[in-house]
Amino acid sequence: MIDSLQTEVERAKPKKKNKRRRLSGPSSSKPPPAAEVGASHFEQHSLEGPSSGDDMPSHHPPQHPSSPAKVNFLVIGMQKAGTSWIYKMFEDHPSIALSKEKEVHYWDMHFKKDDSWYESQFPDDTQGKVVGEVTPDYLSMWMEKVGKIHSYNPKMKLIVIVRDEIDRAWSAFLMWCRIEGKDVTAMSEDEVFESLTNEYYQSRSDLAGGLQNYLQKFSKKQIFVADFKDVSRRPQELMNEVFQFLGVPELAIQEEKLSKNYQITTDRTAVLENVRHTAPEGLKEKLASRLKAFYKPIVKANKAALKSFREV
Ligand SMILES: Nc1ncnc2c1ncn2[C@@H]1O[C@H](COP(=O)(O)OS(=O)(=O)O)[C@@H](OP(=O)(O)O)[C@H]1O
Repeated sequence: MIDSLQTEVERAKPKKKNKRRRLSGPSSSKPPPAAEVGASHFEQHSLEGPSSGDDMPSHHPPQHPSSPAKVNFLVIGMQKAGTSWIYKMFEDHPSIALSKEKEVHYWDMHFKKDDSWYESQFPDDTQGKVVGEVTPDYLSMWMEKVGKIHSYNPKMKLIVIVRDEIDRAWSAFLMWCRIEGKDVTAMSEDEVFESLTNEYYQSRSDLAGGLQNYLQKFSKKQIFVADFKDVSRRPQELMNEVFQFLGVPELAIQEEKLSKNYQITTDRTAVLENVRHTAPEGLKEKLASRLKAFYKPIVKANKAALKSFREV
């Protein structure tokens, strides 16, 4: 994630004009440090594209004898919502073939490569297995790219883990601080606030916009929405539901593995391991009400989107 995040910063600048769904709340005019990351690879959700009304996908693992690595499920988000954890939960399942690396970033970054490159990112023998990958930035992509996923596989199954918008943003911000070796305790409250509210952090918390885009191309039955709280509250049950959604048998996962905290660690983060992991509670507390007020429209929109998603 960390290396790919940096690559993405350089590569994923929006190139096309597109109709955009504006996010609520002011965006920072002069980006703070984290905005250097965010603003450059921010993709907003557009409203383009007709609805396709796909049928519910089969509950049997799709067979693709001519293209054995055809990808048939994606974990699309949210960023910092336990996506590394779910990747680990999939890895021992005999009916699931996962990408060799957690985040392939084909649809948002490597889209100029071709499907055979994409499919080469998976193990050779995927016969009879469901094939998937986990790239949390897919939730925040341009509509055009969501459409490309649909063109590739209209029966794609999509999983999104939903996390509290502000906790998620904090988690991402602290990751950025670790990567850059920034000491959050040395930043002013305003600086932290500006960072946590820039377009990048807003976009990754914009579940409503992401769902809206995907629902233009995929049916509700193709999308599984999980609650981040269940990662720690009821992990085995959550995974059973996910396995059922994917049409593979349930798998009892070792307790130790289920409860382990997974976060992508790269050499770079190891070098930076002395950097504080968490912001001081005092600073968090002081910022909490400002952040709550700022994120209120996004939280409200997400809540409404989830309610609507869950309605039959
Ligand atoms: N087992 C378990 N239980 C509870 N929480 C867990 C677990 N595993 C990972 N995590 C938390 O998930 C956060 C990282 O999410 P991601 O893996 O999606 O991050 S990333 O987008 O790939 O960078 C990160 O959240 P923060 O600690 O708030 O940063 C992890 O602590």
